[in-house]
Amino acid sequence: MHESDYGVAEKTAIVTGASQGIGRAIAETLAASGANVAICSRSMDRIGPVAEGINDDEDTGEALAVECNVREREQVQQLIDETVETFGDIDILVTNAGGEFVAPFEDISANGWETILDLNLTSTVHCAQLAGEVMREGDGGVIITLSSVNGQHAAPGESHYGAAKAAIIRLTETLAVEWADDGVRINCVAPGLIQTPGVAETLGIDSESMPPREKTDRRIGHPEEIADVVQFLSSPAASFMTGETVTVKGVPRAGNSMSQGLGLE
Ligand SMILES: CCCCCCCCCCC/C=C/C(=O)SCCNC(=O)CCNC(=O)[C@H](O)C(C)(C)COP(=O)(O)OP(=O)(O)OC[C@H]1O[C@@H](n2cnc3c(N)ncnc32)[C@H](O)[C@@H]1OP(=O)(O)O
Ligand SMILES: NC(=O)C1=CN([C@@H]2O[C@H](COP(=O)(O)OP(=O)(O)OC[C@H]3O[C@@H](n4cnc5c(N)ncnc54)[C@H](OP(=O)(O)O)[C@@H]3O)[C@@H](O)[C@H]2O)C=CC1
Repeated sequence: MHESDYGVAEKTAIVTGASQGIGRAIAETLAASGANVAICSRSMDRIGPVAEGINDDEDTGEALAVECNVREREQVQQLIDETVETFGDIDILVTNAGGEFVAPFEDISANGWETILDLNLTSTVHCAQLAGEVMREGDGGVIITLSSVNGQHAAPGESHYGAAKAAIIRLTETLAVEWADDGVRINCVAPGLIQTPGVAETLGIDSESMPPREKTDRRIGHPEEIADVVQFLSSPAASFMTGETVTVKGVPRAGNSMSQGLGLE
């Protein structure tokens, strides 16, 4: 009888952008399944308490908090080095840190464009190259990148973010082919609208009062619903999956994008 293996116990995972929202849920979910997690954000004041919460629970893996701006390659290298020094290896990398502002294409300055491409795409490149080096020299590993439904379908106000998130999908597919013989599996998760502090900030509302359902036309997702998919992709149960993008968006709506209701369509 086949027994499914969704386990990540005693694996070492890096999760970027884990001080809140989806990244935090991913880190806590993997740790609850026994993985040791190296988690980062730009501020130790914000990431430290998340690690403390995990370390206070005797039944989870351990957490290491690292202050790291993923836009800075040297800081990503430090994150990788500290992770290997503390836990000995890297088995799982989740490139979650990302963000955006919503603006019509003609209002995005050169610096605004570069900011969003750097934060989402180039940061993913830094993390995948530097953690990938450790994985490829060792026993391989699993990488999970974060795209968005806005990387799959056009949405007004999302030209910069959509371009970056679309590129992440193609990067994922390419690395799956290039690194297959090194034992590295890489898949991508494309969330629909998920209730996080970052989305609330993007929409200019407080994080408890997300847009009403009649505006979004469907239920808004929870960070844990993304974390569960990441846990599956990280586990041996997904051993025959690589180069895929898993969309996690609940009930689809016409156009499948997320900018309806912002007055930009
Ligand atoms: C009604 C319901 C329908 C649902 C609709 C949903 C639509 C929302 C999309 C949801 C998809 C979710 C995607 C996410 O990733 S959300 C989670 C991520 N979190 C965030 O994005 C947090 C909010 N954003 C920010 O904190 C910042 O904007 C950001 C991190 C993205 C950049 O900050 P940073 O400090 O690095 O950059 P600067 O402020 O220095 O700005 C750099 C340049 O960018 C220009 N800029 C910034 N904001 C705007 C803007 N709103 N419009 C135009 N340009 C902007 C800024 O001027 C700088 O350029 P210049 O130097 O040339 O001025
Ligand atoms: N929420 C949604 O509806 C959707 C989200 N996504 C994607 O999911 C991911 C997470 O989104 P969400 O949880 O909503 O985001 P939040 O804005 O709520 O959280 C973002 C996290 O990333 C960290 N972060 C931001 N910039 C950097 C940086 N330069 N270096 C290191 N850490 C950074 C923040 O920490 P700190 O501020 O402490 O540095 C925070 O922990 C993003 O890639 C986003 O694009 C995709 C589709 C939909």
